[in-house]
Amino acid sequence: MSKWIDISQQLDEKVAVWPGDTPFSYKVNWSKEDSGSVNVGQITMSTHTGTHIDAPFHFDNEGKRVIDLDLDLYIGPALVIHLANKDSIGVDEVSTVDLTGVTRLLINTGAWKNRAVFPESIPYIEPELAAYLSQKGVRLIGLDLPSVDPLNSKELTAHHELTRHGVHILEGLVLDHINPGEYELVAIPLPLAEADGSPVRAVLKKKE
Ligand SMILES: Nc1ccccc1C(=O)C[C@H](N)C(=O)O
Ligand SMILES: [Zn+2]
Ligand SMILES: [Zn+2]
Repeated sequence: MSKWIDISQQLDEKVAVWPGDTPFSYKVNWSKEDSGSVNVGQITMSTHTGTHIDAPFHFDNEGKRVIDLDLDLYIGPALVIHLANKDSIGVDEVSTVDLTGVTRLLINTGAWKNRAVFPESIPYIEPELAAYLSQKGVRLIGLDLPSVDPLNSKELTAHHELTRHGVHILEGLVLDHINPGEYELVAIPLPLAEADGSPVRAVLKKKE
C-alpha cells in the first residue's frame, strides 16, 4: 500500500516570499498561561507564499475568488513530468509527453534550487502552451516554481492565457523527491471567501 507523499513547502519564518510581500509569521498570540486553558496561534502570511493556488482574482479584478473554484480540480489523478534545464516551457517541451486523459499536469523543473531564497530567474510557461494543454483536456498545471510567468512580468500573460483556457494554477510545489509518473493528487485550497489565492497542503500517492 503506497503512502501519501508531501510535496508542500514547510511554512515557517524561513520560507521564501515574493520580494516585498508579507513575511510569514506564526506566533502563540494567547498563551496557555494567559488564557488559562490553551495556546492560540496567529498566522500572518501572503496568500502566495509556499505551496499555493492562484485564483483568477489574483490578476483579474473580475476573476473568480478562491471560494468559487471547483474542488475537483485539486483532487484526482495527476501526471508528474521532469523538464530540467529549460529557459521556458512551451509546446515543444511538452509535445513529447502523452497527455491522453491527463487533467492535472505537474512539472518538475528543478530550477528552484535553494528554497530558502527567492529565485533570481525561473523557466516560465510560454503563453501558447495554454491552448495546447486545454485542447488536451488539462485543467490544472502545477510547478515547483513561484510563478508561471517570468518573475519581472507585469502583464502575467501566462496566468491570463491559462485561465482563459480553463487551466488552473498551482505554484511552489516541492517535486525533487518525486519520480515522473502517474499519481493521485490532493492540494485543496482553504475556504477563503474573498481571497486571490490560498496556501494548500499538496500530497501525492503513487498510482498502483
Ligand atoms: N506576491 C506577489 C507580490 C507582488 C507581485 C507578485 C506576486 C505574486 O505572488 C505573483 C506570483 N506569480 C504568484 O502568483 O504567486
Ligand atoms: Zn501565486
Ligand atoms: Zn501565480
